[in-house]
Amino acid sequence: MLSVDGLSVHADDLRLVRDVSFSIAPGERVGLIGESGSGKSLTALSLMGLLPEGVTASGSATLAGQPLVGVPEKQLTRLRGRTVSMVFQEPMTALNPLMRVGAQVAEVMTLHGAARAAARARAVELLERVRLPRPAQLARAYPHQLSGGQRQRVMLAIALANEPELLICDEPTTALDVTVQKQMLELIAEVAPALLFITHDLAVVAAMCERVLVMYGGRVVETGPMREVFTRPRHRYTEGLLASSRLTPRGTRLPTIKGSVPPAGGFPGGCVFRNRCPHATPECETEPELTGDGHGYACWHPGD
Ligand SMILES: Nc1ncnc2c1ncn2[C@@H]1O[C@H](COP(=O)(O)OP(=O)(O)OP(=O)(O)O)[C@@H](O)[C@H]1O
Repeated sequence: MLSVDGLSVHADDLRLVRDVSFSIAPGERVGLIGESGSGKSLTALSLMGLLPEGVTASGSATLAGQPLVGVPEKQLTRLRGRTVSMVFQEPMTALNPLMRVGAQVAEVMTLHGAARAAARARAVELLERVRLPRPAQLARAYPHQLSGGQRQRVMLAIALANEPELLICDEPTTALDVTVQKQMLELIAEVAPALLFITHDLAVVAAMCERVLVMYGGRVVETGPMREVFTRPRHRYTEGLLASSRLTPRGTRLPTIKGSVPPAGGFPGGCVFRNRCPHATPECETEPELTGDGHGYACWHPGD
């Protein structure tokens, strides 16, 4: 339903993103990984029509049959926040500090034609949907009165307000501490209608996504199902990424969690990776689990 074909992004005669093609089906969660400067954000911003001044996109991208690239600003304003929405890394800069958060959630609905009273009521429902406590009271708070994690949930409520077809998240949890990060990721995985998830963190993408695109120097150098790319990387750059992360390819000894042995019957609370460990085999004895610092990845195979 999102179909990107030959997308390039230029600044003057510099090609910053080169000939990127991929698609995302309804309900699918796709990760976009790669080192800093590889073109992940520009790819996402071009789908939102939010490229910086002087930077332009060419090629084609359609979402639910509607073109996203090369369309006039007026048409994009109608699509943005409605057909496609984005959650950015730093919610404090995206929220208006002088406006109550409930009103900010309601505003994105009135901008797309909803009546004021209905939008206000729905804003409270949305704050509840992103699991904010006492949503009716919280709707009356200003951004600075909330924690970083709560502000990011408000951003997610805003992104979901007009029931978009696709949610794009660009490092949405980098600024949050580890426990809050995990809850936020679980929430995003649950509520996203279809997801393009940008991150540096391979453990996060392993936890969240079914498929992954690897960018390097403005190009997509590798793409495939999560498990395939992480266990049998074809591109040397992906191999390097895996080697420098704490994700270990199958067959090597997995890290043990200090002071923690897998209890009989698996981990309390279930598998944080929703049983999609890229290393998992039918012989796997336990479900994968985040390592103590929240960034690693560990499961136990026979003989470990
Ligand atoms: N406004 C701009 N004008 C010129 N070049 C730009 C502009 N914005 C980004 N670039 C360049 O385009 C390249 C891709 O940037 P982009 O922000 O997409 O990378 P990224 O993979 O998202 O990196 P990060 O993970 O650090 O956010 C970089 O080399 C960057 O310096």
